[in-house]
Amino acid sequence: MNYQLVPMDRSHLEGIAALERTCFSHPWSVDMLAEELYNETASFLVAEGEDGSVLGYAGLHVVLDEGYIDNVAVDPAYRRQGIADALIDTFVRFGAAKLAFLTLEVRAGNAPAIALYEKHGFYEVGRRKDYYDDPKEDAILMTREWDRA
Ligand SMILES: CC(=O)SCCNC(=O)CCNC(=O)[C@H](O)C(C)(C)COP(=O)(O)OP(=O)(O)OC[C@H]1O[C@@H](n2cnc3c(N)ncnc32)[C@H](O)[C@@H]1OP(=O)(O)O
Repeated sequence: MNYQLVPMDRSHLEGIAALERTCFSHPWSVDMLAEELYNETASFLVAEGEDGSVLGYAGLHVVLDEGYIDNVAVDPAYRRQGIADALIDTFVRFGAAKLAFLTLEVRAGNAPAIALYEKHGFYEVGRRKDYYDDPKEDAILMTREWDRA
């Protein structure tokens, strides 16, 4: 499986929206994703297959020295092949160079995603009770910090 990590552009929007519908109960729409193309705080990365298809993607928003990872998703047919590793590693390397910390929220029962984030140095700093619905579930707040002192 060959892929490259590229910045999200218009050609990816339908593919990402389809992936969102596959992965999440409240999927981002094409219009929501398109807004991010004009959002100066947003960096959305796509794992693009050789034919231009979307194999996975991840979105980061940066405000001052804080980065917030919004979305990470990989096509079920391409999971366990290191795509999420590559996406998160890119954000962590960016964070190491530019940020004080990265944060994200994840469903408390999402063991694969929690393992992914722990592998990249994130740890739990809090819990938001019943944060998600469909189905109702707590969010775990995770962070990854760099000492800028
Ligand atoms: C901030 C948020 O967006 S939270 C929501 C995260 N997204 C989702 O839950 C959407 C549905 N799930 C997915 O899209 C995928 O399963 C993801 C994004 C969680 C993982 O994507 P993949 O490309 O399969 O992960 P990848 O192959 O890069 O694995 C990296 C690490 O993640 C962890 N991991 C991934 N899948 C699993 C799994 N099924 N079980 C346990 N650990 C897992 C492991 O630590 C793995 O490292 P290892 O291979 O050395 O063991």
